[in-house]
Amino acid sequence: MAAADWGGKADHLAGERATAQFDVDGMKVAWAGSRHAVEVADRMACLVASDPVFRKDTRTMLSRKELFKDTLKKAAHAWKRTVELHLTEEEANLLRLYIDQPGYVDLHWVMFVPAIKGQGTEEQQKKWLTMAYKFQIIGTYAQTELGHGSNVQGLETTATFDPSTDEFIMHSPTLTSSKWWPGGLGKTSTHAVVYARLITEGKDYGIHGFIMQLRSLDDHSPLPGITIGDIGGKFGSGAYNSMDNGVMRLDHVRIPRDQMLMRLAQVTREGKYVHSDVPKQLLYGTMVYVRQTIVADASRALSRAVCIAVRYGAIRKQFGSKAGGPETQVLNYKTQQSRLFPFLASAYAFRFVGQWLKWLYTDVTQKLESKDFSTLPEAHACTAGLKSVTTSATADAIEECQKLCGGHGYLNSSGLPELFAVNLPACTYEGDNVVLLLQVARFLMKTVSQVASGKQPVGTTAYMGNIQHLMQCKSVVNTVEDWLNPAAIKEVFEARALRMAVNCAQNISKAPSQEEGFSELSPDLVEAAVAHVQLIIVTKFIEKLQEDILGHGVKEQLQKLCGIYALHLIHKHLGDFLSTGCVTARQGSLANERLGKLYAQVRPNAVALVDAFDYTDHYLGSALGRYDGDVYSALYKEAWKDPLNETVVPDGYQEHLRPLLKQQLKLSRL
Ligand SMILES: CCCCCCCCCCCCCCCCCCCCC/C=C/C(=O)SCCNC(=O)CCNC(=O)[C@H](O)C(C)(C)COP(=O)(O)OP(=O)(O)OC[C@H]1O[C@@H](n2cnc3c(N)ncnc32)[C@H](O)[C@@H]1OP(=O)(O)O
Ligand SMILES: Cc1cc2nc3c(=O)[nH]c(=O)nc-3n(C[C@H](O)[C@H](O)[C@H](O)COP(=O)(O)OP(=O)(O)OC[C@H]3O[C@@H](n4cnc5c(N)ncnc54)[C@H](O)[C@@H]3O)c2cc1C
Repeated sequence: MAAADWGGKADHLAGERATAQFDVDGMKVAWAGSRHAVEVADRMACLVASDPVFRKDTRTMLSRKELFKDTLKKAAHAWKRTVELHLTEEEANLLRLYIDQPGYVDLHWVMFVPAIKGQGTEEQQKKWLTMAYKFQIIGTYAQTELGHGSNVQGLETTATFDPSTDEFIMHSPTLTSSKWWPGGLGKTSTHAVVYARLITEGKDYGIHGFIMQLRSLDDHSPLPGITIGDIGGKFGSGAYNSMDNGVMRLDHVRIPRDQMLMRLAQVTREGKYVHSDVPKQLLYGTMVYVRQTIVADASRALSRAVCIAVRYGAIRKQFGSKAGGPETQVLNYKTQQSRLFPFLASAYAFRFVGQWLKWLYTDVTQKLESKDFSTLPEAHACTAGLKSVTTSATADAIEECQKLCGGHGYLNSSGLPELFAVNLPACTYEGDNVVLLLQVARFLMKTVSQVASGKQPVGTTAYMGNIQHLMQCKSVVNTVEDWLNPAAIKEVFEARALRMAVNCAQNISKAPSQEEGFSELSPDLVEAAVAHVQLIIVTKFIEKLQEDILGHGVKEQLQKLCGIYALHLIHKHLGDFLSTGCVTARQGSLANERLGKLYAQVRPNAVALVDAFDYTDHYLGSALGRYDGDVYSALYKEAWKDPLNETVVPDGYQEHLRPLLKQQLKLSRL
């Protein structure tokens, strides 16, 4: 995309771009995944940026009601454009991403439709998806309740089969059984997949999914027996407040039997419960799908924050030579580089692992279709673990990017507060990150015990099969340069992850029971899970570098970023590496020395490396991150848009400020 398309005239960052040692277009392809992906993304980004309906520059100044209405307007317009332009699913998806405003459409496409696809019979899919694909109905995913989110088996809503009418009676028996949180439920959705305890012939068969109509398709009013509303304002201005997360109570609402999603289990006309031959964990399949997409979201959010902080860091100057020479760009401070460049490397690392995870998910889905369920546990562990590690790191990094931008980073016009507020809940939704890491740990403990009984692990745990070597090896690193060797890096990550997992397994075996041991050791188990997930990310980055990567200098830059990603983790988690005996203190300090050299090598390429994310100024939504670097004019201009500046003398002056000032003046004259 040409600079002019980004809205820039003078390029204040031209000097920075001139120092790049690689082909930025080639890097765009590596980042996006293919030349085709770059082209589609560019086209959709420009479509959004050039359409006045998708403006978002005053979003943080809107009231909740105005913001919600604005979201309805944008969603309807996006659908109109999708139909008019005959957009493909890939294009429509990108259109939504660049509109950059959470709304009911997310739940409709990302959870309601996949839940019916994964848990509905062919007949049910035909009926409901036909309407959903045309937006004749709007759906959401109503699982979480006021009293339970993480513990899905603890949900209280009931679906009691009544054979006399061939219906389920959907009911919220307690206050804590009120559905609470589903996006789009509050004010928009006409339908939902509702998760409830199935009761038939007097027996509770646990949680199952049911399709419910919630609102009239004529006037949008809730159907009889259904009480629905919005759960209230959320963290930050703008941000996730565009979404109508909802509360819902059901009072003996009747639905036909065939609205139970029946791929996993059925209830017959007589009320018999019949389980099909697919594993019951497929009930959780929608969550696996969404967790996989969240990893891609995390890399996108992180790359936006890094793009803002790098460009601003190259413009912002503080202090200078004593002789009155030019001031220093803050990006040249080593402390700034050591805080920021690991995030730059993480953005690329998360992007590549996200691409791999998408492949893994597709592979598992194909296997499931042919009734091969063998890779489901690994898919669950990978999606849960990667969702957890990438979203936590991203939320922390966005917050740090705000600090890296100093005071201006705290302004809404920097784009960072909203980016933080929108991405922070990703640590919680689709599974609290700690709860999900404990699922990974459970998978690891099982794998360790299988290895002990001679079974060869596969996939992302294959390294555990090399237990004899990994439990006792010492890192071969002897010089700073040795830390450039991917094999040396991979070995210490494998040894650390395996030793932490084995330590946990050994300690659990000393506890009175497996359950008690797991509970007592849960903080260690979470750390072992993080070590395993970080190994996956490092490994997938290294594997990416073995692919054909085109473009002058592109591979070399990625090698440096891969080194930064891995070595900054060694630096950050040195305690783990030392205590498990994988590296010595000297090797740890050599890693840190190598890291410093890599930062210096990345510095001249930093601005070009964030240009390769290919974001428009509209999408970045930041006065600090503008492509042309014209930061100060933009900040100055943005300030005047604030509603407080609509009048020179503020509202409230006559009632509160004037009397106070007059009174004080009078007193001082006495
Ligand atoms: C052309 C037109 C097209 C137009 C297209 C337009 C496109 C527009 C696209 C829009 C794009 C939008 C982009 C935005 C995207 C972002 C959207 C994000 C929105 C997010 C909204 C949020 C939603 C939610 O939060 S939904 C609620 C989520 N809730 C949770 O995650 C709950 C977490 N808890 C659990 O998952 C479980 O309860 C758990 C796992 C913690 C415990 O379960 P349990 O049953 O009690 O189990 P346990 O005994 O531990 O496990 C039993 C057994 O099962 C295994 N297991 C568990 N989970 C799974 C799983 N998921 N898969 C497989 N196996 C699983 C577990 O390991 C155990 O196994 P064993 O050990 O072998 O027994
Ligand atoms: C913005 C947003 C959108 C959402 N959208 C939807 C939606 O569309 N549909 C829907 O159904 N839900 C939705 N949710 C709900 C979301 O899925 C839950 O909030 C999430 O699963 C966490 O559950 P919880 O709130 O019950 O947390 P809790 O489980 O109550 O967590 C509280 C604390 O307890 C800890 N904890 C809990 N269990 C354990 C354990 N076993 N071991 C150790 N620590 C534990 C957690 O780590 C956390 O620190 C949304 C939530 C948010 C914030």
